[in-house]
Amino acid sequence: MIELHQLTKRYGDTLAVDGLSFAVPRGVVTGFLGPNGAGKSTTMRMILDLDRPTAGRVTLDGRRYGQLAEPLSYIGALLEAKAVHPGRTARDHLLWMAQSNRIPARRVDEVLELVGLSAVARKRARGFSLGMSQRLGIASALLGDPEILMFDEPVNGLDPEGIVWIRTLMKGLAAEGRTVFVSSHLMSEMALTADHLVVIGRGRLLADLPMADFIKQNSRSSVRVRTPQPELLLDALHRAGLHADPGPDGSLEVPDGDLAFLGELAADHRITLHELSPQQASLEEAFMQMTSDSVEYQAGSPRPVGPAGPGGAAVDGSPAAPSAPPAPAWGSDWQARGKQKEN
Ligand SMILES: Nc1ncnc2c1ncn2[C@@H]1O[C@H](COP(=O)(O)OP(=O)(O)OP(=O)(O)O)[C@@H](O)[C@H]1O
Repeated sequence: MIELHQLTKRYGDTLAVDGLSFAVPRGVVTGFLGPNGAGKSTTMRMILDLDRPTAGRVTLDGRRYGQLAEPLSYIGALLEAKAVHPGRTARDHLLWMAQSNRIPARRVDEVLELVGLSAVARKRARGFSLGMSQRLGIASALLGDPEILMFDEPVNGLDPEGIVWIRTLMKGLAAEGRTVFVSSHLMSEMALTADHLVVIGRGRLLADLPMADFIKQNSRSSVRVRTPQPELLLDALHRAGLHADPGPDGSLEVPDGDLAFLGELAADHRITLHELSPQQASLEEAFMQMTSDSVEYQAGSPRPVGPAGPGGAAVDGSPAAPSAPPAPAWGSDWQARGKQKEN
């Protein structure tokens, strides 16, 4: 288990991590989420003792990192895939790490096999693609067969087969009772991988809860209705004390609508329906909703128009909803630009 106690890191005027306290339990995959600059990497570096906290502390199953005699056998981490000497072969890189932690050389070949790099074991790291470097980083993390594993954006650069592989690997490691802590900006990927979520924004804890609870608490459900008689439906909804927002392609979205009730309402008023479908916000939407006040970097591209459109009025004639917060800086544009570090 990893435990953070009021962990704080200040770089000059920047409070990168602000009194973070949470525990990463063993036996589950814990996803670590936050917008760009939220403090995820800084937190992970402090867990590994690579950065000294300004205040607070981290313990690994009750012990400090500095108290571990052979840390690789206790905690394995992938923080920066390209942090490998370019002139070193994959095997030599791992051998060097193994020797410094009294790990037998045969384990090097085992982990190379495990991550699918045996064929390129004697190739120099400078020729490695990002995906190959990620695999080498994962091999380094697994080298000491540690109880605690930490991965910073591990699927970055992996192809679809590689993504499924790392997902299966992380779930398998957790199923063995290990502590698995993983950061990612791929919300859809986290939904498939993580059992538990820790969300931070501007260095502060925003959420620490099971994935299912996070989605339930942070997503809004609605019912999408498509009808060639929208005026009749809006009138019926209004009389039932409900309202609708404009949805995509002329559909209507009824917030918190009950599917059966809406179907019966339409039938009672002899309104033809072309669609009546439940809508549940995705993890990405839930996440963006939660962190909207904590986004440090904003994308310059226009955001998609929300249900009522920017400043638009709801279709039932009710006053315009307050405009939605600006979209956080991820999505394809963010991914294409890659992680923008200032450190
Ligand atoms: N070495 C450093 N010197 C100065 N400021 C730093 C340093 N490292 C991080 N920061 C700042 O601390 C804040 C947190 O950065 P950090 O890289 O930990 O965030 P992150 O959540 O990992 O972001 P990303 O998703 O972009 O990697 C940012 O404002 C960043 O600019």
